[in-house]
Amino acid sequence: MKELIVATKNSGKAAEFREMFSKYTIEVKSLLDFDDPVNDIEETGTSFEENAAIKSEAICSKFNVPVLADDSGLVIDALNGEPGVYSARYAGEEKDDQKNIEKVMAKLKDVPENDRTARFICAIAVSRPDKETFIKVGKCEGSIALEERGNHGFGYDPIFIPNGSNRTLAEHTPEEKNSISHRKNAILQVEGWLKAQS
Ligand SMILES: O=c1nc[nH]c2c1ncn2[C@H]1C[C@H](O)[C@@H](COP(=O)(O)OP(=O)(O)OP(=O)(O)O)O1
Ligand SMILES: [Mg+2]
Repeated sequence: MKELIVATKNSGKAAEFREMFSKYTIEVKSLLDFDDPVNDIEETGTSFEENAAIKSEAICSKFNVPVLADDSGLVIDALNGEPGVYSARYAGEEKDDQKNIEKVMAKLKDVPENDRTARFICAIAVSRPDKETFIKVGKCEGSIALEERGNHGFGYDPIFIPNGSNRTLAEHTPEEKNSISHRKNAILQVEGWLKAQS
């Protein structure tokens, strides 16, 4: 079974990739699986695509093997696209999911249901030694719930309702989320490359 480094320190993302890649017989190794801690990579880009490439290229140069990176976040129309590329550190550098949710909910306090449209975006970058990085973007359209609900998933899942559902993503099983998510939609676009790896 081929091993693929996924350049993330987010355990929620790593679990989703592991599950989605099981059908390709690719074993996922995230940055949380190394004995020597890998330094944090500064996300200095202004877009999800740029940040994904910064992460995949940094880890590919370090280990000289194929690397996939994910930069993702929540884009809320009523907040002019916030938190966007700042999703992880919206309420501070400590990257606290609960504080981030509370900040969003406070800002949307007076925004009615119909105006709470939002989407999750996921940019996946793949870097290989001596080859150009390629990047694909996936989306999941939905809206921000009036209150937080559910225990599954991670990040902003308890406040995001995907279109066509009345449950938050945190009220979806991991299998359900992985069939409709922005991450899945991005992964589908790199499927050809993944199949060739397995
Ligand atoms: O499916 C998702 N369900 C809920 N929330 C999500 C999802 N996908 C991204 N998000 C949120 C979490 C975090 O606040 C930000 C990602 O930030 P992002 O920099 O890409 O990831 P991160 O810093 O957590 O880990 P890393 O950079 O090591 O991959 O968007
Ligand atoms: Mg990050």
